[in-house]
Amino acid sequence: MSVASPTHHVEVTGPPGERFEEILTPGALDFIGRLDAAFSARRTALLAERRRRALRLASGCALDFSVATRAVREDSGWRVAGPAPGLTDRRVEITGPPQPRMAVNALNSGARVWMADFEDATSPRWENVVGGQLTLLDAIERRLDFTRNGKRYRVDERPATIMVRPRGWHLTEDHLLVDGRPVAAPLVDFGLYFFHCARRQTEAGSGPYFYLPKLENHYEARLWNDVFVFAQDLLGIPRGTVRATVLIETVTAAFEMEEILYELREHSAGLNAGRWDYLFNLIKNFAHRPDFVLPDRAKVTMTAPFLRAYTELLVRTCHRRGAHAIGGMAAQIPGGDAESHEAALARVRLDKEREAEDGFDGSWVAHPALVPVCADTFGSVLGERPHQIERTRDDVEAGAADLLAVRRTGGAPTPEGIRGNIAVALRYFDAWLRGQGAVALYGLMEDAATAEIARCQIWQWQQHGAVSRETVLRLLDEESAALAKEDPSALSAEAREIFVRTALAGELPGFFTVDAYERHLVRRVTDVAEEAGVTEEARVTEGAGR
Ligand SMILES: CC(=O)SCCNC(=O)CCNC(=O)[C@H](O)C(C)(C)COP(=O)(O)OP(=O)(O)OC[C@H]1O[C@@H](n2cnc3c(N)ncnc32)[C@H](O)[C@@H]1OP(=O)(O)O
Ligand SMILES: O=CC(=O)O
Ligand SMILES: [Mg+2]
Repeated sequence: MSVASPTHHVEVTGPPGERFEEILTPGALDFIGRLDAAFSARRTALLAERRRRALRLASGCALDFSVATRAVREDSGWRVAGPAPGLTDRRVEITGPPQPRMAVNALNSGARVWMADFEDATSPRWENVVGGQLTLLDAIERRLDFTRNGKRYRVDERPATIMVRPRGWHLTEDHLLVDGRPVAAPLVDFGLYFFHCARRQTEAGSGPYFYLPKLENHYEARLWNDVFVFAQDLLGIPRGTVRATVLIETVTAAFEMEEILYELREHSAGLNAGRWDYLFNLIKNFAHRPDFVLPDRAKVTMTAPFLRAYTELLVRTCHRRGAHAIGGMAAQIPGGDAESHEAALARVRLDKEREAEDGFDGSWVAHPALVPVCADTFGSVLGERPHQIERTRDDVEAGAADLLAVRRTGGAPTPEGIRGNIAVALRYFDAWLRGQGAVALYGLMEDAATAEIARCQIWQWQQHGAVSRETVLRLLDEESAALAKEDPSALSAEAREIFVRTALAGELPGFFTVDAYERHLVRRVTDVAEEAGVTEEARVTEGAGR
């Protein structure tokens, strides 16, 4: 399918699927084309700036709060917009990929918000991208009503408020081309949802609400703000209707929280402490520095001083500006025998207690069985209040040195930690290749962010002599063999390839998702032709004739 307008040509190259035409309508494709025409050049420039900044950090430049934006930080006269309908009380938010069963379970879970995730929890296969949009549309239209394995799935009368997390600026959607170029994935995820659901959501007393992942600076927040203004104007929706919570999950963004809120102030719905990507980003940015070598993943907890500085500064910044501060994801998930189930609940409770006491207004959970834990914990601090924004945390003093005090988190990686990272990354890559973006592994929720930590730590440890390449390769072979034995349908060879390319390369690749998407998930012209029974020879001949 393709849509031509005077300014652009939009083409869908992804395979067709059931009801995809309800999402990929000519109007929606034209809308994506307009977003692309307005913003793709700025995105490209900002990605180039990301690379320059990363090089500066790698070459030893200091990271600090910017002098250029001091006025924004020191001006106590501005605040973000007040909470939008459905976003006042956010004491518990559940996250997950937008699949029909998960959607119903999340919407009915008792959480105040469902964060429908196209980022860390979704493998960006084309069917997940379009299928996810169908799920959202069906949820909003109250059409999710089906029975599976004898269980009835139907959205309750008072479901959670929906917030959608589009993919980050680093990703492209290669199954949607504008003038022959892949479109920025965030514009696709945002654009399709906004086009189909913004008005419906507003008329239903909610709104088009978003979570914005992996921002690295306030210029990227400004880009999002401009996207919102453009999209609202184009569809005749009042400015300020869109609301967005920005995940502070890169170390450079932690130095620009005030500036990010300021850029989005008309559309802001606060900040979230995206702890797993934050750790990944910290490892990635300082991968060459011996004083930034972290111990086993399991030993890096949110009580580490450098992580505490980041979360407390987030609360202080948000509350000073009248914004919600939302906590992060505890990775433990319920299940297994009674003892491990209770242990997981206890770990999550401790995490949420600390967040609530530190001043967060709510937090994330990964599983419906964790909703009561989080709701009770925040409930006992909030009582009847919907949030604790009035608690300004003026006592917090977190400077650059505190945010970067990684060396206080000592300890060398252990053999279990090294094997654990390899086992998790490999199994996660296999799941991701097969279309599942979040999985339960060894009692923990693993997604793109946690898998990034696993493969980056292996790179970092190898770089700093904590483990040899030979040992990693031997363990990788053992784990690949174990995976193939556990599950003969696993794509262990492809998963192993991704691991070798992203954890053992000479230079550390920025995101495994960029590399693996391009090599493994994109449906190429050759695949389409082969499925249609067109031979390579015929395809080349046909192409040459045009
Ligand atoms: C770093 C970050 O970005 S964190 C945010 C991104 N990550 C996520 O959102 C992960 C969210 N969590 C999940 O995807 C899942 O909980 C997993 C994959 C970890 C585990 O899922 P499962 O193996 O299905 O767990 P389990 O078997 O215990 O599920 C029991 C029931 O709960 C449902 N369930 C589990 N997690 C969720 C969820 N997050 N939302 C809604 N329903 C859920 C399952 O669908 C299942 O119900 P069903 O039988 O009706 O389908
Ligand atoms: O997106 C959340 C994170 O922790 O990463
Ligand atoms: Mg993240």
